[in-house]
Amino acid sequence: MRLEAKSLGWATGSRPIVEDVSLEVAPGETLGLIGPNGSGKSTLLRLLAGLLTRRTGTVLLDGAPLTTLSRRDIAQKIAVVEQIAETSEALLVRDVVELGRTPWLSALAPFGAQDRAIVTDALEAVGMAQMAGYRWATLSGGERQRVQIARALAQRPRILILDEPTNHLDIHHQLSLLRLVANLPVTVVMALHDLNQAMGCDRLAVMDGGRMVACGPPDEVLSTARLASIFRVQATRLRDPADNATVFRFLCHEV
Ligand SMILES: Nc1ncnc2c1ncn2[C@@H]1O[C@H](COP(=O)(O)OP(=O)(O)OP(=O)(O)O)[C@@H](O)[C@H]1O
Repeated sequence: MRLEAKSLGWATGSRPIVEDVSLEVAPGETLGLIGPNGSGKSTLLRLLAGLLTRRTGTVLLDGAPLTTLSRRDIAQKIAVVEQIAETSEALLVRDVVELGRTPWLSALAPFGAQDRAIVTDALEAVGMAQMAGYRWATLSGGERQRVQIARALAQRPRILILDEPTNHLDIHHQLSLLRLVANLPVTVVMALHDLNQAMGCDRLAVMDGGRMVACGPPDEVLSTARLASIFRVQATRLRDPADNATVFRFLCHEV
């Protein structure tokens, strides 16, 4: 599904947080959103998902304005994993993932065998099937993150919006999550802080001070000049002899 933003903006009082952002994400594409702390990434993701009402501009799903769709329509199309997930502490892991099926249920289509199978698949995809019966309240930060990803997968969305999905995850689970996401047949927009991991996205959009200052292929966007001006680091490009991939080493000379 194609996701478009046109001149999107949001402000708190008179302080602009996201200003005049236009972008287009093609069906099946993975767009990485990068930028320094406080540059507006989470706010932009919330605007794209319709969780925050934009001050200016439009969000379009396959050409249809988000504002013309019901909450249920949107939830059947877009799944979101935010940085901080609010979930009732009393729930079991499986219950949390079952919440992902909510947009698809109705009086005529109650939770059934197919929903159960989708939930089991989602738990397996993130390696949490063994912990399905655990209480959410007892999980570690990384386990909670994987359960929230499973909840989003169980939603069977066409667009996946992820805010720092590798947060809290150990390196194995970071890489397996990024591979899982890359192989999903859905459109993905995700905020990432690890710029080496961001290199695996199809394209990168760079936020700075609420504005999108660059968007394009990772190799072009992550120039050493931009890494110096936006991220305030000195970057050295290295080549991994195993597959010729670009790897960055970063140095920071200021506080
Ligand atoms: N509801 C709000 N009210 C007031 N200020 C807000 C609100 N939401 C965001 N901001 C401010 O907007 C700026 C951008 O926040 P946002 O969370 O979008 O940045 P970010 O790029 O995701 O940051 P990080 O990398 O630290 O997660 C921050 O300065 C933040 O304090």
